[in-house]
Amino acid sequence: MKLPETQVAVVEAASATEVRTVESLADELDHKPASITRAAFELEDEGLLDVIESTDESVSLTDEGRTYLEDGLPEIRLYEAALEAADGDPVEMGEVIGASGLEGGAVDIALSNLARKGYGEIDSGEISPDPDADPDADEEVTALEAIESGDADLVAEDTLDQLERRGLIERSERTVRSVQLTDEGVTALMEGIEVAEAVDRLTSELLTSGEWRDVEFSEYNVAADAPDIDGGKHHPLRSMAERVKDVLVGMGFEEMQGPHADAEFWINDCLFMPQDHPARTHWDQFALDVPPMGALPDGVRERVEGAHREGVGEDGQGYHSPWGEEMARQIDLRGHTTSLSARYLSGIAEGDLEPPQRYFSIEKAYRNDEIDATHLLEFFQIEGWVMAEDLSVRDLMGTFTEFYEQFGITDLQFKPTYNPYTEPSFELFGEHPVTGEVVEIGNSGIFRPEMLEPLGVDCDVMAWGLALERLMMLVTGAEDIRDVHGTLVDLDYLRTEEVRY
Ligand SMILES: N[C@@H](Cc1ccccc1)C(=O)O
Repeated sequence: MKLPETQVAVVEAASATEVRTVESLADELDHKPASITRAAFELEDEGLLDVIESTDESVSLTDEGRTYLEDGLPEIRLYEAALEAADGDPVEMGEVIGASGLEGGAVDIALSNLARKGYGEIDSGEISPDPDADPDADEEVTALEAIESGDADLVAEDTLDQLERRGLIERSERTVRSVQLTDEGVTALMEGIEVAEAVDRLTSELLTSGEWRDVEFSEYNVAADAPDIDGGKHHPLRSMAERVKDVLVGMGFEEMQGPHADAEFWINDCLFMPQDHPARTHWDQFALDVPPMGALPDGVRERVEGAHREGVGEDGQGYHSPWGEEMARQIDLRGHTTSLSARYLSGIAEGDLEPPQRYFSIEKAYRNDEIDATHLLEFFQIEGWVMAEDLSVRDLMGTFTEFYEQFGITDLQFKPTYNPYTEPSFELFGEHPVTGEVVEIGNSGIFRPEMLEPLGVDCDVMAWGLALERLMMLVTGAEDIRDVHGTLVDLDYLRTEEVRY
């Protein structure tokens, strides 16, 4: 039998009684693992050997894990500081924390693990370290040491799980391929195998000399491993937005568009937000250092001012507080996309609208929030409203139920809230599939006459602003908004996420 050179080498090095990994063969034969893998698959096609695949787990320390290995686990540092200060009595927590040198998030980590591991008890602001505890025998420290020196297989599975939950180690899996000769392979070997010159490239020389007729060409192996190519790809959050768009269009909604930086008039004043409302300070919204908006639209401007001063209707109540056009013309980054709803309802976007109408947008809103696991400075809001003659809270809830059902969210909760521009108003909540926590996912209500009348609308309008990232977190189980939006999103996730929303 004639086979290409690498295949001959592999058959000769393989064994019928011993399973050999591709890597060990590559080492021994001084070939690249990829070419041994290719030869192995070709030989498997010929029936001369079996390729056996298994997965192998590799474990490594994260940066945090390595820091703790060097400086000590926070709970042990806290325990030792407590023990030194304690003298048999409980010690004041703040004092021990100070003495331990722990800071920031490490303090919470230390406190919860100290109690979990039985290094002591924490009660009414005091720590009582257990004098008999033995941090030298700490399983997690021993495990971190073992992993660092390449002996992860000595570590118990539940300790690995625990370290992974704490973010101190990373586990990854890879495919290990091994080969074993089949009976046919053994027979072929006994009958004799010779090297056939296999050619993997057709050259002009082979063609002109006519030699191509006699040589053996190596075959294509479409199953061979190839380098990953990271092509351009939609961001998963963008795909989520597209999916939401499809759902809303399917529900009969049309899309609104409008400026990210807009006059406060459209962002706040049209929404019956008093000019001295706390959300209108620069603590909450981003003002831009640009010239103010030119003239505000006649009619709407006067009616909005009237609503603020005296309210609307016979016995209307305004705010009886000053209303100034200067503030209304100031340009801000919109803190919500309800500015678009105000523009569309006023008629300046699409002309006067007759009921029934349904509009939505999925656009960015900007807020001067404190960044944490559920807040960013910018996020995508799913804005929407329905205009019709007679609307009730049932219509609002029914719309949400129908919308969220499309994403598998069927346990919505509603909580009454207050917005200056809606009455009644409801916050929406959904349960996080991983943490089980109830997360706020939106805010909604039925627009008040104080908002609608100045805009020239004389029927009911129900409306909402939902957070796209929060929906994404409920759908994907992501626990931190920074894992789905912004510069901290894991690049591997962006490259490999198969969007399935
Ligand atoms: N503007 C509200 C959402 C909302 C829109 C429309 C009606 C009611 C509430 C927010 O940003 O939270």
